[in-house]
Amino acid sequence: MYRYVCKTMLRRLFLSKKVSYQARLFSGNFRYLEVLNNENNVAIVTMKRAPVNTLNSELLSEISSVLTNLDETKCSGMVLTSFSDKVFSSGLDFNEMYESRPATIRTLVSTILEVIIKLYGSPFPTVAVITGHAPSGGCVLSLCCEYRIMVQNFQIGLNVVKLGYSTPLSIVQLMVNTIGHRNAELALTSGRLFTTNEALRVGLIDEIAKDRASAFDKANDFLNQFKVIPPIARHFTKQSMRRALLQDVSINGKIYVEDFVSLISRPKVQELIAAYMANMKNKKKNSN
Ligand SMILES: CC/C=C\C/C=C\CCC/C=C/CC(=O)SCCNC(=O)CCNC(=O)[C@H](O)C(C)(C)COP(=O)(O)OP(=O)(O)OC[C@H]1O[C@@H](n2cnc3c(N)ncnc32)[C@H](O)[C@@H]1OP(=O)(O)O
Repeated sequence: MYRYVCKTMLRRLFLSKKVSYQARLFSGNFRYLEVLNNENNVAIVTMKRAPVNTLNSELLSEISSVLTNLDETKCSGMVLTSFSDKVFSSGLDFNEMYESRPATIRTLVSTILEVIIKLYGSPFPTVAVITGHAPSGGCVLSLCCEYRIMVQNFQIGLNVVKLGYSTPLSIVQLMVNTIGHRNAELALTSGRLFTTNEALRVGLIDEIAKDRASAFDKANDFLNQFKVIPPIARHFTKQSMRRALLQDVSINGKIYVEDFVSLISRPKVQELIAAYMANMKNKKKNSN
């Protein structure tokens, strides 16, 4: 009898360890992401690719896997944020675009497209808590969320024309849907980065927060309003609002990817990327 009790206790201990280990596995399985569930079944997805959350293929494919997982596990909402109090994300990784084989650029671009489709079309409500600068690809990630809360004194926008390539059509559409045709045209053709205050004025973000903690309070307020809304009704309404863009990328995605790959591979664009990277390094050297 004594042996049986001991055995059962040991088995229970083992099982409980296994369960908590599995719970930790989901949050610890990623190299560049931390995923935590709060008490309301909201997933807090934190990008943690130091120093500036540059979006390489690996970080993007981790975000893509998490989105699939959150869909399957029926989470109640998601907050996308950054570990850094200075940068949300510095956009696509130049190191995978500069002097890279077309296959490398293709993987990068098709992975961000996969993320755009999953994030923009997600059934659960999504909020971007933007704790720092969000240029280019960083801005795109936040635009795919339903609500954007940004901390004071940073910059956000799509500056891709400055790198010598045009903004892909569906990304233009994301901007138009958010800030309207006129503002989007002015911003995209000049590669304008908006300060937090300007971004609020133009509707690129929804709220300003004084710091990370207050941004999270605001994100909770946004998500809490959906507790009384039947999820299926919410999801279908969101789908109706977003269908046109989602249909377009699902039909034409491959063409957009190939167009983008050949744009980036052009010698002139490669030159501009090299100059841009050198400029970043010089700025850093001069500020040290
Ligand atoms: C349907 C459509 C189909 C396909 C297309 C889909 C989507 C397209 C999406 C839209 C297009 C996106 C293109 C891009 O995103 S290109 C990237 C553009 N990014 C930028 O212009 C921002 C560049 N970075 C900065 O301005 C600053 O780094 C930043 C203000 C973010 C932070 O400044 P801070 O002073 O804090 O840090 P830095 O010293 O500048 O940076 C630290 C180190 O990180 C390196 N770095 C920064 N950004 C990048 C990057 N994007 N790629 C690679 N490396 C980067 C920087 O050089 C520093 O390196 P070290 O000197 O430390 O070695």
